[in-house]
Amino acid sequence: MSSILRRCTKLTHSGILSMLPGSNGRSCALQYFASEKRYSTSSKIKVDLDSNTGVAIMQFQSPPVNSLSLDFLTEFAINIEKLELDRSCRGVIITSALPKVFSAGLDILEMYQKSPEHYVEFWKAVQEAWFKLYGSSKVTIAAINGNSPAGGCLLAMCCDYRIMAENPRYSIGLNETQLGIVAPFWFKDTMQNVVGHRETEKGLQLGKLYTAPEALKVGLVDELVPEEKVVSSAAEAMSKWLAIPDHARQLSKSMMRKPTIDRLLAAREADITNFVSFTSKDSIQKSLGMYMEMLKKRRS
Ligand SMILES: CC/C=C\C/C=C\C/C=C\CCC/C=C/C(=O)SCCNC(=O)CCNC(=O)[C@H](O)C(C)(C)COP(=O)(O)OP(=O)(O)OC[C@H]1O[C@@H](n2cnc3c(N)ncnc32)[C@H](O)[C@@H]1OP(=O)(O)O
Repeated sequence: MSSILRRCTKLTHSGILSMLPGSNGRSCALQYFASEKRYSTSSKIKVDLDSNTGVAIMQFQSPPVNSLSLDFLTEFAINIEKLELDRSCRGVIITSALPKVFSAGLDILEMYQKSPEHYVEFWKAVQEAWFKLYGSSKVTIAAINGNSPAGGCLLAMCCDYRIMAENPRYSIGLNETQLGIVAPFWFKDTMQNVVGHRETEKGLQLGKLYTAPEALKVGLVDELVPEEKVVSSAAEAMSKWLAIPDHARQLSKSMMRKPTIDRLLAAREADITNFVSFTSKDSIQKSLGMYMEMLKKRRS
């Protein structure tokens, strides 16, 4: 299944600014969309498109923590591409179907004790997911209903607008340095485009996970709302964004994002080579191993 999906992604690179026109709270929020039709039934991600509003809800449903594995990222890129090509879709809300977590970020097991060939394939999938989401011409809103470290934060930052549950126990940020690894330049660029240079420098060096209130203060998220209202608030925000004529908004989005996208396009291969050589280092493997152990101990 996943190899078929992967083959499909290789065929589709057109989404880049192509200018084509658990809890009770969660189920309650989803009832908001009365005329939803199941759009995709892939295993890790559920997508429902409301034919009346043109708004799709993409729900991550990959237990235990929606980590971004190779298969998850492949499904994600395909789903975003499908929506990109669908003229009846105007906006996408991204959220989690799991309690307490939006996404735990890149699946560390994909970067641990695997072959260089695997690292190449995995990193291509990470890049592809970013190109598709950051370059999407649709209005994209992240409804962040749980923790969102590292790659989870990246996905949220790729969206046009972020609404987070006001639970102070939830956090979001690029915490890579805490794992002994380094966020690549395009993760950094994406954050810088959201919160500016100084906050990004502090956030990256410290590997800071911002609590929800801290994230609001620095502009990493745009709104905090009660947890059970995250998706309905995202829908309300979406209607404001969709009130703007698509072509004007899309051109504005492209104007803002194209230089960042072009930067990775120009360095795509070098970025893969860097990732593989960095990840293959004994010292990095040791750090990742220790981090996984720490996660397990924290649990027991
Ligand atoms: C000079 C430099 C040049 C070049 C650089 C070039 C390249 C750069 C190189 C690398 C860049 C990589 C960029 C990396 C990005 C990332 O996203 S790394 C991932 C970071 N993620 C995290 O740190 C999150 C870790 N997880 C948590 O904090 C918590 O799990 C949670 C808060 C998300 C949820 O907490 P709980 O609900 O309490 O769940 P548990 O902690 O009990 O976890 C359940 C289960 O899941 C496993 N798990 C958690 N996160 C991950 C993950 N990211 N990947 C894989 N597995 C994960 C966890 O171990 C538990 O497993 P079990 O114990 O059940 O086996």
